[in-house]
Amino acid sequence: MFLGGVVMKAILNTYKLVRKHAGSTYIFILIESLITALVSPAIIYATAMAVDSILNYVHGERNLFPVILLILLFAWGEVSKFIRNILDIKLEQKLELNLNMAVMNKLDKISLEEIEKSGFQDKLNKVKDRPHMAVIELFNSSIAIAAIAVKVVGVAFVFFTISAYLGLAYIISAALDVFFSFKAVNNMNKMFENTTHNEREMENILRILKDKNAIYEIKVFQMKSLFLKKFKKYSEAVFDERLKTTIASQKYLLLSSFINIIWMGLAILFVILKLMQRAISVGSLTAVITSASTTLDMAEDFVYEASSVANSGYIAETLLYILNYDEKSVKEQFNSGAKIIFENLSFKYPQSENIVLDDLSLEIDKNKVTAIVGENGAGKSTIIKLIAGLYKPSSGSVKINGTEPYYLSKRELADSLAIVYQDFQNYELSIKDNVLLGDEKDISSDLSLMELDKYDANTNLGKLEDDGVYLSGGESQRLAIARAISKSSDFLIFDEPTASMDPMMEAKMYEGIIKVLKMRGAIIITHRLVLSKLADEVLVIDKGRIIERGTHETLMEKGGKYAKMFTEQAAWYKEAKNE
Ligand SMILES: Nc1ncnc2c1ncn2[C@@H]1O[C@H](COP(=O)(O)OP(=O)(O)OP(=O)(O)O)[C@@H](O)[C@H]1O
Repeated sequence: MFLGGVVMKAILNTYKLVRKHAGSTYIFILIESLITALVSPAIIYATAMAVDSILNYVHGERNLFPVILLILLFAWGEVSKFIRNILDIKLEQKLELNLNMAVMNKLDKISLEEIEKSGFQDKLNKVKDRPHMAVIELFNSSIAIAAIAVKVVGVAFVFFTISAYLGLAYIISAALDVFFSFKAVNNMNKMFENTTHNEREMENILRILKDKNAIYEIKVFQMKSLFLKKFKKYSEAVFDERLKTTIASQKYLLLSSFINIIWMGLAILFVILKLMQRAISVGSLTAVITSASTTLDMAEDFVYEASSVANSGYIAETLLYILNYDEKSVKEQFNSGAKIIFENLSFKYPQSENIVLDDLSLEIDKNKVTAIVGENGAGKSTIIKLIAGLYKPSSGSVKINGTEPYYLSKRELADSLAIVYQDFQNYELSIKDNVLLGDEKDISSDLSLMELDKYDANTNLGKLEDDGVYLSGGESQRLAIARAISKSSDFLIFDEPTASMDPMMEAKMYEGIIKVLKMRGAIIITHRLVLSKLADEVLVIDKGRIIERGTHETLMEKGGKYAKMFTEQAAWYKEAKNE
């Protein structure tokens, strides 16, 4: 199909998007493009008239209006370039801001479960970090194609005024030109559709190779050659595909150029014969010869713009898919009272058959500290992800204060939970901004609680600023915890954020904040069982089930799995201390 349904749909939707976000600039660009498109055939027509008027001038007939018109038309060419440059900057400014914001807002609303699906990842990867560029490219290229169509009609009209045969031959050669160019472009389209998987793998490796944290491990474990080998494999696959498609496209482009050259030769021969019969004027001969190169340029422009439409069309379509993605509706009612309740909840990750949580029922009250312990892979972090509404349960339910977190608004969720994950982030902003994330209040008590008061709240992290500091691993964790504590949420949840602190430091840190935790309600995931002594209740998770629950003392008395794990850990620490 002409350009392909997907791309045509993308063009129409892109126009709507540009009209919405760029308003008057959009209208001005359309007007400027239309005038510029009409100027091309007008120049051919004016050239014929100007040459004849100059010849007539020599013979005494003094009418220089066609010459002045020709000069004005050429002048418009220069003025329009200037106007268009300004309009393009305005267009980019408006779309860059508005579209990036729209994408960020959308991603914020779509659940992690959806975003993690590989299809969605492919789409995100395709849009990359400059989504507005594809929209601008598609908008400009589709306008350019429309302008070429206007030019073709205009030029055909001029040729018809010289001779019907000439006009007809031009239309036929232009139609063949369009046909073969589209064949070429359709081949390119297929390539853009097919290479996403390999491209995604390439992007991933590049990301790893540039990741500040990965660089250390890559050096230590000499992993560079592994990644480069993989990169080479995917890169070869991508470029093989590109080369094959390009060669397949080129044969059509060659045919298209060949038709153009034949058309030019025949047209010039035709007008020379007509001139010899004195059936046309010298002006018409000049117009045909000058227009020959215009026709070739138009064919080249057309192929260029059409392949750019094909490329950006798929990216813009992907962007539109993301922007129009239906993020599940959010129920606004929210009951107060502070409890997290799991009822017969079972869970498998999307695209996985492994049952991670198995018929889990539990109740976590506010104003108490709950520790969740268990071996690696038992399902502890998954419990937190379900509380946070990042995934929907496969069956059963989890409710925070009576409502499934999946349906809570962002505001309600933030009021209910403050979570510090294992792989928490601190940002190259000031300490204050890292804690408050844009809010304004005094954080000195939070900083002193987390023993970070040796730093001024305005100290910048990282080296974006000359006075910036790097925090140690432990300080970084304490800063992430200060961020959670400074929020006035019902529950504080710690998914092992203190794993890189030494055990003494970790215990001291929790002892320092235990009062705050008890006042708020806290869930702590930990492998260091000594911490569970601080908790009001300990939940022992094994293979997605609660196998024991109670206080540290009751669990020790029971002599079950918890007691065994605790005794083993205690013995290990004792031995380590004695060595
Ligand atoms: N995004 C995911 N997709 C598929 N499976 C996952 C995903 N995240 C975790 N899993 C699997 O779910 C199981 C439970 O993982 P979870 O991270 O909840 O364990 P955990 O008890 O927190 O372990 P650890 O103590 O090692 O952090 C594991 O088998 C893990 O491989």
